[in-house]
Amino acid sequence: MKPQNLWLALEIGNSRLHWGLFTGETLTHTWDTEHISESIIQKLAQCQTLDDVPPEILPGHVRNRQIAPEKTPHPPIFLASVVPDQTAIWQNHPHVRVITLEQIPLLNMYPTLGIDRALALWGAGKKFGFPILVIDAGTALTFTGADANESLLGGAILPGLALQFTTLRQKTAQLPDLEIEIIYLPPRFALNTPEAIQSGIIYTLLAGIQDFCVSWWRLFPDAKIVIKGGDRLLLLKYLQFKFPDIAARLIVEANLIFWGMLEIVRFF
Ligand SMILES: Nc1ncnc2c1ncn2[C@@H]1O[C@H](COP(=O)(O)OP(=O)(O)OP(=O)(O)O)[C@@H](O)[C@H]1O
Ligand SMILES: CC(C)(CO)[C@@H](O)C(=O)NCCC(=O)O
Ligand SMILES: [K+]
Repeated sequence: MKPQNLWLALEIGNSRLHWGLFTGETLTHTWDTEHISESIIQKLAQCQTLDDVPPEILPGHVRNRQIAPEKTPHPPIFLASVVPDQTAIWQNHPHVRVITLEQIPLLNMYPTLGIDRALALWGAGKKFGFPILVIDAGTALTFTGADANESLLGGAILPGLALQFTTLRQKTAQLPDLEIEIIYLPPRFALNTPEAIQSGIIYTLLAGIQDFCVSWWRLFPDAKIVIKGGDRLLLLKYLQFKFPDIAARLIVEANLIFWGMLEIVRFF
């Protein structure tokens, strides 16, 4: 990858798409979009230059920053996806190169490990040093750790913050839909339904995160923990109230997967 070359990083998550535009090794823009329809992806396949890319993919607020001279050839798109249906629509696209687990030098991976977890872990380790634990506060909340030998130690998967609220509402008759963007901690022992739900989900999630962090530091006392994902800032705020010592030690970094991709793309 030459320093001046433009390339797009695309991570397909379960809720939405995460995009990064790189110039060589510099990440210059990031944005999120909804999942893209097949017809828009077909339109993209016809594009010769960056200017032709449909606005559903390259929104106005990114384009307006004059990311490249006019008529810049369409950059390659490096794709990592945890949604097989979406991978299927993208993978025959002329500009797309799909990143797979085999390309990530992390040791001890198991075949069904999510590519997002592997890339985020690899990116975090390369940026902040091994051993490293990544907490991904996304649709699913995951913990993924690697030891000093750059070998996967393992991790855990549970429903993410929004998903816990949604499943509770969908699978019960009486529980309401809630706004979760509350920035204060709810009362622990609540006397109304919304706060009882908030208390249950938030306090058990925080206790769980605390327990994983403490267990990690018992294994590797000086090792780093990085948090990413759409709920990272909300969870960090709750942790600052409830477990300030843990919050103070967490590194917050939204772009771990892009850093992981860069480590792979560097050799193209
Ligand atoms: N604009 C938004 N759209 C969707 N989710 C959002 C948004 N802003 C914050 N979130 C929060 O982000 C979480 C989803 O995180 P994120 O976008 O990192 O997941 P994802 O990458 O799509 O999914 P996965 O975890 O499968 O990779 C949800 O729990 C939601 O509360
Ligand atoms: C856990 C998710 C959904 C998190 O995005 C993804 O990494 C995935 O689908 N993983 C496959 C299972 C695993 O990682 O063990
Ligand atoms: K994710």
